Amino acid sequence: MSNLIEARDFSIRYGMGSKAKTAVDNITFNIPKGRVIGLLGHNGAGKTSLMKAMVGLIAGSGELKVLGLDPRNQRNELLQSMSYIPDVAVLPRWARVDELITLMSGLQPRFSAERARVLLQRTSVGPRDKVKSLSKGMVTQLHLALIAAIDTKLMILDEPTLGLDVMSRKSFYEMLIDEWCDGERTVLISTHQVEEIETLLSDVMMLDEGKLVLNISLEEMDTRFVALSHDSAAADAVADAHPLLRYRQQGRAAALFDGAPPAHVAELGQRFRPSLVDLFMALTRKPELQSRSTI
Ligand SMILES: Nc1ncnc2c1ncn2[C@@H]1O[C@H](COP(=O)(O)OP(=O)(O)OP(=O)(O)O)[C@@H](O)[C@H]1O
Repeated sequence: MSNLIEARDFSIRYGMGSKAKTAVDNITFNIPKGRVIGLLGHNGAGKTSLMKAMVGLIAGSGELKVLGLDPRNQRNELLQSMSYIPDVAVLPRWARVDELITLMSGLQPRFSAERARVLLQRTSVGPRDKVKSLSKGMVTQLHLALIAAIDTKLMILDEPTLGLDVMSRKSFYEMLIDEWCDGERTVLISTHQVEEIETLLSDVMMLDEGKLVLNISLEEMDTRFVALSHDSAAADAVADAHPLLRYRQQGRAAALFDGAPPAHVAELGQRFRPSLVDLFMALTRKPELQSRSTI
C-alpha cells in the first residue's frame, strides 16, 4: 500500500436545510508513509472534523480510505491498526499508570507494555502514580507513551499540546519524533502552534474554511514560494506584481509570492526563505484582513 490515507472529493456537512454547514469542502489528497504532516487551519477550518472522519467517528461524502479501509464501515478493524489521540483526550482519573498499561494490554493487541514502560522512563511519570495526581503536561506525556507503544503505521493527533507550557510541548514532540517516527510510520498532527512544529514537519496541509488550500512538502514549499524584502521606494512595483501577502520582516517591507516574481521586481529586493507562519497567513487570512494588512 503506497498511500496510508486517500481522499477523493471528500466533504463533511453538519445539519440540514438552512442550518447546513460544510466543514470539509470537496478535498482530494493522498498521505504516503514515512511523513510528519502538519494539518494547519484557523478555528473552525475543519481539522477536527477531518480527523474524526479518518477514524470513522463521523461520516462524509465522497471517498475516504484509511489504511485501505473504509473508516465508517470497517472502524473496528481500522482502530486496531492505527493510533489516535482526539482533541478531548482524557484518561480515567482514578487509574494508576501501571493499571492503564494492563488495561491497554487487554484492549489493543498491538500494544507493548514493555515499550510503554520504556517510553515512560523519558518522562517524570512513575508507574504507581495516579492520573489525578499528574499535571496536564504529565497526562499528555503519559497519553503519548501509551499510544506510541502501539505498533501501527499511522498516528493521528488532534491538537495534542493544547494548554501545555513550552517545555511540555517540546518534550512531547521530542518523544514523538525520537520514539515513534521511524521513516516508515506517518503522523498527522493538527495544531495552531505553527512556528513551533515547522522544523519537525516533512509536509504541511492547510485547511481554510473546509478547503484544502495547500498540500505540500517543506522542500517543495522552499522552492515554490519566494519572499522578497525591499525598500519602501519599491512598494508600488512589488504591489503591481500581485504578491500573496505584503507584510514586514525584521523592520523591512516584505512580500510573499507564489512562484518567482518577475525579474524586474526580484531585482528590487532581497530574497529570503518565507516561514510557514507567513505562508499560513497568506493563504488562510480572510480577504478583509488581507486588504487591511496592505503596507
Ligand atoms: N457537531 C457539529 N455540528 C454542527 N457544526 C459543527 C459540528 N462540529 C463542527 N462543526 C462546525 O464545522 C466547522 C469545522 O469545525 P472543526 O471543529 O472541524 O474545526 P477545527 O479546524 O478543528 O477548529 P478548532 O481549531 O477550533 O478546533 C465549524 O464551523 C464548526 O462550527
